[in-house]
Amino acid sequence: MAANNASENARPKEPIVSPYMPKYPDPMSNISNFKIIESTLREGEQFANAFFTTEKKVEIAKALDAVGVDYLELTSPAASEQSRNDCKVISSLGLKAKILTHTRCHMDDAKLAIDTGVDGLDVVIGTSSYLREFSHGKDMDYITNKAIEVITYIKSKGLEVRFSTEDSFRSDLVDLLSIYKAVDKIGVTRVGIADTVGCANPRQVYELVRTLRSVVSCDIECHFHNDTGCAIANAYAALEGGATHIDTSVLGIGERNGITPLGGLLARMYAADKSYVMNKYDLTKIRDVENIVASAVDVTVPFNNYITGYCAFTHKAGIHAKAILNNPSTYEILKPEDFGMTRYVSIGHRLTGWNAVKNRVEQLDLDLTDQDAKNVTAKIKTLADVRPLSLDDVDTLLRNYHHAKTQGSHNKFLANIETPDMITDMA
Ligand SMILES: CC(=O)SCCNC(=O)CCNC(=O)[C@H](O)C(C)(C)COP(=O)(O)OP(=O)(O)OC[C@H]1O[C@@H](n2cnc3c(N)ncnc32)[C@H](O)[C@@H]1OP(=O)(O)O
Ligand SMILES: O=C(O)CCC(=O)C(=O)O
Ligand SMILES: [Zn+2]
Repeated sequence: MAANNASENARPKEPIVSPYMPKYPDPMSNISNFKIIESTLREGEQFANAFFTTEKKVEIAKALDAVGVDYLELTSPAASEQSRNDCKVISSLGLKAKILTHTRCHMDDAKLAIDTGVDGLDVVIGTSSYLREFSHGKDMDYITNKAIEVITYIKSKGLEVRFSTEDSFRSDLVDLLSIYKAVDKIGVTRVGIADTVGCANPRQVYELVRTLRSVVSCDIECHFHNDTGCAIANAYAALEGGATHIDTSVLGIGERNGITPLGGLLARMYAADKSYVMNKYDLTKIRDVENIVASAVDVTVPFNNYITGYCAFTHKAGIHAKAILNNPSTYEILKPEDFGMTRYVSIGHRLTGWNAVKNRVEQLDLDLTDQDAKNVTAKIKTLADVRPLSLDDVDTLLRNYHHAKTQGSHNKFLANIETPDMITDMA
């Protein structure tokens, strides 16, 4: 469909402060000061289709580093010999991002992980009654003592350590706060909240994070599954509540339907604090890493993906097209050029309007009046009731109309075109 770039001159100057920032700054909120723990190489490896060779992991790690994510989280070295070796290989790449691996709350796993050369360990154990009964079978006293033992050991080796409760939102609040308080007291680097089954909503997330914020002094990481469609909104609510780190994966891949997608989170945070996001992350590199991961796991980037979906910057309806051409901010919250993307205004369909067609006339440098643009628009609508027209169809129609006008036969020319195929034949 029609490629179209609105004139930069038509765009009013950006306000210095984003109008989408909260009116009254909240000192507890971290929407302007957050870090990303990118877990494509851990949670993402739990996606049904994922099988990453060492070379592919290195390629993905480098592409994520180019985006500027703060941490890369890798599969536990306890999982397999290759997983252990991959931790060593990626830790020695010299990336800007810190390298973490994800382990059970277990001394053997911790020892194995420390020996790989990673910068830190993300330790996790289930605290909900479901997981205490049906996964590991341990009670809260055992979990607390084990957490203290494992964290103390990791710290003694000089590594970062995060302690997370799996299935936090189905865990008892008193249990949660007690264990977080205990690990904070012994100097854990971060505590983590995990919505393992994707059951939480933004309000619940905000409340839990806010409560936790008043109980611990360490950083707070959050991990959200997307089973019920809240993974990005929950991440945002967590940051508003005072979380400091958000887990993501490329295209959101992970167990079941996955977690907060990297691109979607960056889109959300751009809308909240553009200068923080643009100064910290290279948004033009999102597409590269998505393409690498999509091909590695044998999926296509969804048509409606945040930022990079094929229609993410395509404008179609006539009312939208007119306004977009005057000022892109009318119908765009994300500027495509900030993400290395291009805007499109689609014109060969029955929802088009004469302003969009006139814009194409100008791009083709044809000497036609507004009335001419209206005449051709009416014809496009009639023909597009049969089938959508390609941009080539529209251009052919406009060029031949222009030529006919120089002969004084433009009205007859339009009247003679009865089907879309007649344009194709004419071309
Ligand atoms: C919600 C999440 O995504 S958490 C991260 C999930 N990641 C993974 O599972 C990594 C890939 N996993 C693996 O390779 C394997 O499951 C391993 C190597 C971790 C363990 O393999 P196995 O020893 O064969 O055990 P299996 O997977 O059948 O069961 C898990 C074991 O870990 C124990 N366990 C489960 N969660 C935890 C935990 N967070 N901390 C400590 N132990 C745990 C279970 O009790 C069970 O122990 P058991 O052998 O005494 O029954
Ligand atoms: O370690 C964590 O915080 C999260 C683990 C996980 O993947 C989950 O609970 O869904
Ligand atoms: Zn998860």
